[in-house]
Amino acid sequence: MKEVIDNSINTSKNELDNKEVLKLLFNCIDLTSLYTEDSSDSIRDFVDKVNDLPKHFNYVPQVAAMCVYPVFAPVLKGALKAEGVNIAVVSAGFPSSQTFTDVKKLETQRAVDFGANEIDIVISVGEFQEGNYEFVGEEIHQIKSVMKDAHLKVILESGTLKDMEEIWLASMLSIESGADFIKTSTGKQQPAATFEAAYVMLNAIKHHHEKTGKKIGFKPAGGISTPEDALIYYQLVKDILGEEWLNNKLFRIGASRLANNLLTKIQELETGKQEEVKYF
Ligand SMILES: O=C[C@H](O)COP(=O)(O)O
Repeated sequence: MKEVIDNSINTSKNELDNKEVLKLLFNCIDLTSLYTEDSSDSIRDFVDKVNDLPKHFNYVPQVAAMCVYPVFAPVLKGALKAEGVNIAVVSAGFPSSQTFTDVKKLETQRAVDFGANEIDIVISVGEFQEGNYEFVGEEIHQIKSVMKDAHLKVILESGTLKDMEEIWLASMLSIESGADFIKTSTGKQQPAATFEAAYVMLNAIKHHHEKTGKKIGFKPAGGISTPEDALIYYQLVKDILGEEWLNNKLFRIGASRLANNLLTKIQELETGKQEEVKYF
């Protein structure tokens, strides 16, 4: 594992001035606002920024999705005009996942009814660690059953899992229970995303693909704020799963601070202007 990660870290440095790769990373961002202080007005302002992005940075592609609390699904549905940007919502008692399964289902169903087409949920970590795999798998399955065609991203909260074996097991359980994507972390718990967790999860996706032919997506999230770190996840995906995973159908980065830093770097490469972008 260490050798593969070290190798990906080294190779990723070659791409730091590659604007096409940096633009691809931007296009894989799930642009996130998950704050207690979020309001309809603040989320509407956030959406306006995404809608107006091409006016300010016409050389940058759009983000993949905006990711908000479920109560703001109708705000996104009403205000988001940018083409191709998905409406992602965290649900099912995010971030602790400590509520009743029927409440998780209702929250998810509401979010989908109000326009969410992507749902991010956290596994019941405590039950998983007690070995109640059937309960955890069935809960994911139950939540998926109320989502119509929306995509399901299942968060392992890998920083709470005790070793790589638990991360592997949680990955396989999530995939087998209906996850379209597996995601490392909520961003609300430390440690958040790590290269080691990514390595294990990517290998679980690879294993599932070899067994079934089905491609599951990967979303590292939590604490990823620099182009350098984003590039390492990009390189790990490329090295373990291959180029076919390098698009926003199969690779997302959940982040609240990465977009500005990528914009800063891309602007520098496009225009030669060396100034920090504080757009979002
Ligand atoms: O799913 C996305 C994460 O909550 C974002 O975490 P972050 O605020 O550390 O970028």
